[in-house]
Amino acid sequence: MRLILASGSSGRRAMLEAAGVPFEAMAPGVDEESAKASLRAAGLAPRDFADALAELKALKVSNRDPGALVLGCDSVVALEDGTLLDKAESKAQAAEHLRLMSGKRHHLYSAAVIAEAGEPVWRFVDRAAMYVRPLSDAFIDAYLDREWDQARWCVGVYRIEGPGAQLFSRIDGSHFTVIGLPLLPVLDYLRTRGILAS
Ligand SMILES: Nc1nc2c(ncn2[C@@H]2O[C@H](COP(=O)(O)OP(=O)(O)OP(=O)(O)O)[C@@H](O)[C@H]2O)c(=O)[nH]1
Repeated sequence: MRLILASGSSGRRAMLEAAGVPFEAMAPGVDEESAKASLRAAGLAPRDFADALAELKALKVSNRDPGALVLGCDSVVALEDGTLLDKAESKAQAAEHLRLMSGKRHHLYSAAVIAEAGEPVWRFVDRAAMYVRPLSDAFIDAYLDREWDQARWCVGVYRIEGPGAQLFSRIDGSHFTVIGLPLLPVLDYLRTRGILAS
């Protein structure tokens, strides 16, 4: 049985590769922006928002390749007031996101859905609590000067495995979930399907 990662995320690819998972990566080719707009309009909770997007990506590729297992993922940042942050569109918006998160806790949800023959067969959503230390404007400017080219592809404007670690006083949850997928539950399921040895 083949496994396809329906994602263009370098962080997700790197995690599966490092874990020794045999897979092919394929861009999901979904119009995330319009999907996000309708999901926001529906007022979905962050967990359900991420789950719905992960399923959309998994089903899109599974319908193209029904004989494979297809893993779709999505990560969202939810502030305490319920605001969902997407990837920043500019350095200025990235600075705004960091100011919004400064000195507060937010949650990063990462959802995974596995589809087969055009149907979801497994799903898991995990959450990490992210405690951002108070960030000065000078720190934010210096951080973005150094990190913007990399962090622009990351929701929350940080790579936790990189200089993003400097933003936090505490993290409660899985490092894998922060990077972009609930890796250990995914590996559990892959063992039940013979993709990985038990
Ligand atoms: N390397 C890394 N990536 C992160 C981190 N936090 C969030 N991300 C990335 O932020 C992105 C969240 O955007 P998504 O819309 O879920 O995924 P994407 O990058 O658009 O890729 P698709 O799966 O093709 O939609 C993902 O690529 C995550 O891997 C982190 O700490 N490290």
